[in-house]
Amino acid sequence: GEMIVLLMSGGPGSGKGTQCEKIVAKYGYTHLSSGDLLRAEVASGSERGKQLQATMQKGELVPLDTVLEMIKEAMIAKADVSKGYLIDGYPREVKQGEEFEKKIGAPALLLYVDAKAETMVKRLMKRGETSGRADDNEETIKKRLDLYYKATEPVIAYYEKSGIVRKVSRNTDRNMLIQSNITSVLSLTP
Ligand SMILES: Nc1nc2c(ncn2[C@@H]2O[C@H](COP(=O)(O)OP(=O)(O)OP(=O)(O)O)[C@@H](O)[C@H]2O)c(=O)[nH]1
Ligand SMILES: O=c1ccn([C@@H]2O[C@H](COP(=O)(O)OP(=O)(O)O)[C@@H](O)[C@H]2O)c(=O)[nH]1
Ligand SMILES: [Mg+2]
Repeated sequence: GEMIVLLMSGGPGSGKGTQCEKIVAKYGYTHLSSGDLLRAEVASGSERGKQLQATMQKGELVPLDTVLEMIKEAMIAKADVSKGYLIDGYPREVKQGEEFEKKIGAPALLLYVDAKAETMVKRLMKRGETSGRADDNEETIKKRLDLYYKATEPVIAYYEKSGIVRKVSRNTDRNMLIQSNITSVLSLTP
């Protein structure tokens, strides 16, 4: 049947990756972080990687077609072994969501992690001490936060319209909430 696609959204340093690890451990979905795919391309030293590095260093969005193509390729590469996909960090703006639906398909749920700005900044500054990420520095973190509020938060409102948004918030038992979310997805599929 149709392959389940879950989207994980949230600000920079909100804990998207951390929550995805929990969901993968519990449900075995294929975790595809667009940020990680981009960083792998940068690490490959390719010409395309050099362009991406320049954009990511500034905390700006890379070209839609590039990141969507990379996600699609990664999904196809895992299609025969995947139980469903958990796409982490994409879409970053509504247009990207529309393109995803056209080129790949409609997501079953959008999970999002809500965290305060100062919590995200504090975490990323701390992570920056060991992550080696070119974008974990005060100036770029600020840019990423601004971009999140301006371009990515509207993505949540966009999916609210189809009633598929589930918030992973701090004050509820995260695993229980995720469990209820995932079981609701499973009950959705035939
Ligand atoms: N104290 C605390 N730290 C957390 C929590 N979730 C994530 N972190 C830490 O916060 C930092 C950011 O977490 P990530 O899961 O990398 O966040 P992310 O949203 O994937 O970050 P980006 O990929 O930069 O968007 C990491 O150092 C995590 O260890 C949490 O619930 N509590
Ligand atoms: O779909 C995506 C995902 C990531 N990025 C770029 O990759 C960086 C790291 O993304 P990630 O999700 O790892 O971190 P976040 O931006 O959420 O802190 C972002 O700041 C953007 O510059 C992008 O342009 N489009
Ligand atoms: Mg991440």
